Amino acid sequence: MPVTKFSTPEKYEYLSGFGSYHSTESIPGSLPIGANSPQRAPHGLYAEKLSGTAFTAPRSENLQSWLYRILPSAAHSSFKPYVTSERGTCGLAPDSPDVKLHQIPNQLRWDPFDISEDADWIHGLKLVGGAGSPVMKTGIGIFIFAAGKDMAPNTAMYSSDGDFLVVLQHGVLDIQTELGRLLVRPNEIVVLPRGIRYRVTLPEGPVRGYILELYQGHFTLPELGPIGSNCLANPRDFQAPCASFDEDTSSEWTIVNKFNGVLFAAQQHHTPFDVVAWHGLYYPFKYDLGRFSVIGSISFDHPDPSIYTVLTAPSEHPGTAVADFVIFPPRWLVQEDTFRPPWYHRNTMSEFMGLIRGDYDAKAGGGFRPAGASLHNVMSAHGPDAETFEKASNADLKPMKVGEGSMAFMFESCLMIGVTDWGLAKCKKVQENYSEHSWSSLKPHFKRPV
Ligand SMILES: O=C(O)Cc1cc(O)ccc1O
Ligand SMILES: [Fe+2]
Repeated sequence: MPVTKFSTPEKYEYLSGFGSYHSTESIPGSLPIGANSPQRAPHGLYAEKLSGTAFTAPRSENLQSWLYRILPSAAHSSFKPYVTSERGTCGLAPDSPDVKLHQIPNQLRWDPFDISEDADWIHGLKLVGGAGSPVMKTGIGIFIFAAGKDMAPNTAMYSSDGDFLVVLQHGVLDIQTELGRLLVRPNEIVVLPRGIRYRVTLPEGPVRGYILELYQGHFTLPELGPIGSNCLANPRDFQAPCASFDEDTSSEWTIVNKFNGVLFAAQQHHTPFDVVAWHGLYYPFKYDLGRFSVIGSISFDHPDPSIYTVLTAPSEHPGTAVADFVIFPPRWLVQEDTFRPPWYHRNTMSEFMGLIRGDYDAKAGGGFRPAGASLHNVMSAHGPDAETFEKASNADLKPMKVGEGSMAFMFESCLMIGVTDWGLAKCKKVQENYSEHSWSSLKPHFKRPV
């Protein structure tokens, strides 16, 4: 059965292409012709520049956009700490003042995280782990989000810390961004770059999922090498919003800013969603994982999971990612004389995994469930559980479809991931017996030749 691919519902308009230079205006003539900042911008709009890289970054990396809006973003009160009774002071970055990270070598697995009916997007963000620092613009943060309510009216949020890669596991996200609206459904991901303001509402009730926040650089497509010019995630399937705006220069708005994992709020007397037109390379975008064209072995052996990379965040060292976003879509396995599940391994990279739906083929023994997670940190040994090993080493190797109706994913990072107090204890989801359950019943099959 082929994977379902989403089409665009009415009310939403997108521009196609990864890394494409987009221009979009919701009122014709709103973009200045042949200039970015004329003495008077069209229709009495203000021109505002939004930088995703240093102005002087090489052209191949440079990400900037020009926004034409009713009032500039600068028109707001000063930021004050945003402490609510539900939120408390729970830090949201590896080096936030009140966050302690525990780097531990144990294999970890979490039961499905709960949906919190009472929380909105802002209150439902929980830092599970990470490495590095938004202050130094290095590393990543890994979050679980769960919300049952729309964000409060007239409230918008942005992160100064990094780019959010949101992996939706349950529900639907309607995200109004400064640059336009995005509708995100399960099996879709969305990238909300640093600084872009947005408001999340939930048209179909509660939502839940995972977020990888990237403090350094930006996500890009992996190289294809000998694969050639197509397959994996094709650039045309990435969708950015067309400009759409509200006209509201009289109501009170709260702008919540995540700044080194601490929330601050400022007030302003106008909507932040007043961008009538924009052009540039720095924008939010979404991608339907059902459109990923999977590559695999058609002879023998189990290839590295890098062939399933959707997006990568490169480090300064070519081929070594600060984070890769890797998926395990439904696919045919046809290899001959091969142990088909993942091999047993110890990896210098850390592996945080989640499950959007279905089962994961390396864990036939159960316990890795949708909305749950696992972490195999730097050099922590792991691989198929005992049940998977027995099945796969005795299987009749006919062509076989794995992962039908399923989607697992991995955030793979060159960094050692520390786990927060929330992730280790407060969430109450850590499985006590993960390692024992998975690998203690593996039997020796060695027979010394006589
Ligand atoms: O550990 C895991 O389940 C993820 C994984 C999958 C795979 O096919 C090869 C290596 C790997 O780390
Ligand atoms: Fe692994």
